[in-house]
Amino acid sequence: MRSRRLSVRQAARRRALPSVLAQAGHKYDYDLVIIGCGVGGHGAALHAVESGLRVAIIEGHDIGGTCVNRGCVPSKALLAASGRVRELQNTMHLKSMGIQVGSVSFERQPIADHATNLASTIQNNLKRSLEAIGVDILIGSGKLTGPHTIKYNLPGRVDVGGEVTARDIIIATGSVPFVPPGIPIDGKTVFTSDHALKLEWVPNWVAIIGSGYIGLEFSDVYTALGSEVTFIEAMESLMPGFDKEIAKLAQRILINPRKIDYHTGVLATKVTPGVPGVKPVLVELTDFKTKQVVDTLEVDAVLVATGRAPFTQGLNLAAVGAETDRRGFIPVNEKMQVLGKDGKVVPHVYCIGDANGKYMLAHAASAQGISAVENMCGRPHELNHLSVPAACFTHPEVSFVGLTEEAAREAATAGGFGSQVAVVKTSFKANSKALAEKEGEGMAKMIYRKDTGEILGVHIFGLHAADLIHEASNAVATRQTVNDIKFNVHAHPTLSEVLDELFKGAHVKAGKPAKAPAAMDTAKQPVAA
Ligand SMILES: Cc1cc2nc3c(=O)[nH]c(=O)nc-3n(C[C@H](O)[C@H](O)[C@H](O)COP(=O)(O)OP(=O)(O)OC[C@H]3O[C@@H](n4cnc5c(N)ncnc54)[C@H](O)[C@@H]3O)c2cc1C
Ligand SMILES: NC(=O)c1ccc[n+]([C@@H]2O[C@H](COP(=O)([O-])OP(=O)(O)OC[C@H]3O[C@@H](n4cnc5c(N)ncnc54)[C@H](O)[C@@H]3O)[C@@H](O)[C@H]2O)c1
Repeated sequence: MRSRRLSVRQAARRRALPSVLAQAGHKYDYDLVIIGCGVGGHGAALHAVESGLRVAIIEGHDIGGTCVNRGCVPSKALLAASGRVRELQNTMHLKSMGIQVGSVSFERQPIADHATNLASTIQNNLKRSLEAIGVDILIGSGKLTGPHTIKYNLPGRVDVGGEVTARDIIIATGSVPFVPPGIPIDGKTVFTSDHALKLEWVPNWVAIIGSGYIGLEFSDVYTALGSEVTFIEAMESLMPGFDKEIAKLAQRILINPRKIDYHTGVLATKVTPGVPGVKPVLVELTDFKTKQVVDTLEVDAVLVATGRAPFTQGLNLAAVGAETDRRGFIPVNEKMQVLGKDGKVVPHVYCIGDANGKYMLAHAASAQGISAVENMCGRPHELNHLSVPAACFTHPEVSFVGLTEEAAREAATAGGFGSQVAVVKTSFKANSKALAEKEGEGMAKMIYRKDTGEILGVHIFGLHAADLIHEASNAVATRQTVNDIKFNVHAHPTLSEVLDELFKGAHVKAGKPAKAPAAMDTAKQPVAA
């Protein structure tokens, strides 16, 4: 288990609690025990209490997990502060609106403190929100000992821990950074996001291995604070996980004008750590296809951002007849029920969030937790993962829901409706609000079916893209077609009109009028003042 930061006093006090509950006539100490108190476990716990369940949550490291302590929250604090620096240093942009500023400077440590303080505030809020609704927080590392029993303890502490029984169990143990072989992490010159978020220094030249979410967001932070960045990406182009057209545009705005260069189609096969300010870090690059060493870079630091690995060791899944897959993920079905070695559902055991590898995002973890609770309460539920939005919080932002154009065309061809796929696009350049902000660089695109109006994917690159995507993701989640949403009215002037234009620009063959919800037909209409 990783190092621990939790106070153990409260856990010691609670050791007697489960047996008291069992004595009160319940078959199990709890209706639900959740292993792991990240955002997934937290979301599941809130919904379980709401559904009338008696809940305990076991946490072995720090409440809030990755998102709150080493992920979404501190990274967005760094992006907010460094983004402000970038904005104030962009004198041309400010001048075009008649603004002049003097020299802009920043202090590294207060920016780092902003991230740490925010994480600790959110961690406290999260803990209090559980305590307030009567969720028992049990401190220790959880391990299955039977179909309904979980042992928890802190290594080396005999006074902390115990065994609890539960009707249902949710495993929500999350993930840790994945580091490819040949890359030793020293935490100073060669590090992962866990270290980078502490912003202990701002290297002059940093190589970032991987141009996914973490790589992109940190390139935004580092270049705003004055670093030069070199991307090392295994795939043929940068941002391989994104829609190709959006990635191309993002590269034009987020990469090319900044102090960033890149090597694509290469793996960082060997990294030799350095000494800050004394000895550079050496990075050996190997061609992805030929496997020949092609170059060696000398940089001040290396950030390894090559994905995340599930944290599922030590859970003793064998106690319930299950095992992880080859990569360490716990196999689940669409109801988040764990599948045993025989491929059959393990009764009463669920796995949510990064540990099942379905979609490694905070809100996906929490939505899966809610879905698991629905299922254990006898209300069958399956989360449509294609309706889960994703966003990368660069300046400007990238967001999407559903399939990329490439994946949609492939799926359509396989499904026999290839000729029905259509694409519509709008630009931020035509949007009054974006132009008022002098932020016209950006586009939205929608991939849809001409015959049915089904939305297959929506992608946005531009100002506040992460907030704008929800109109599309909610439409996908509620199975609304293009024709259902194209008559909706958007306030003017707002960025949301970029999507309004997008929906209105789509042409669906079997056009049908917008539906008015029955309850609204008779409701009193507001009268303009
Ligand atoms: C730098 C970075 C930035 C990110 N930014 C975003 C973002 O902006 N938006 C977004 O949606 N996602 C973001 N993510 C991804 C997001 O953090 C994860 O998808 C999310 O945290 C997964 O939640 P989880 O509950 O599954 O797991 P985790 O948050 O990892 O929580 C799991 C918890 O379980 C505990 N645990 C593990 N094993 C045991 C055990 N045996 N017993 C008891 N406890 C145990 C761990 O200590 C941990 O607290 C980011 C990730 C990183 C690294
Ligand atoms: N804004 C957000 O929602 C957000 C932010 C950060 C992280 N996250 C989550 O955290 C997870 C991890 O993020 P990430 O950026 O590390 O992973 P990622 O999967 O997004 O990107 C990893 C990139 O590294 C490349 N790569 C892998 N191995 C390589 C190697 N040996 N050499 C060169 N390139 C290599 C891959 O081709 C890929 O482009 C993601 O799954 C993401 O969902 C989300």
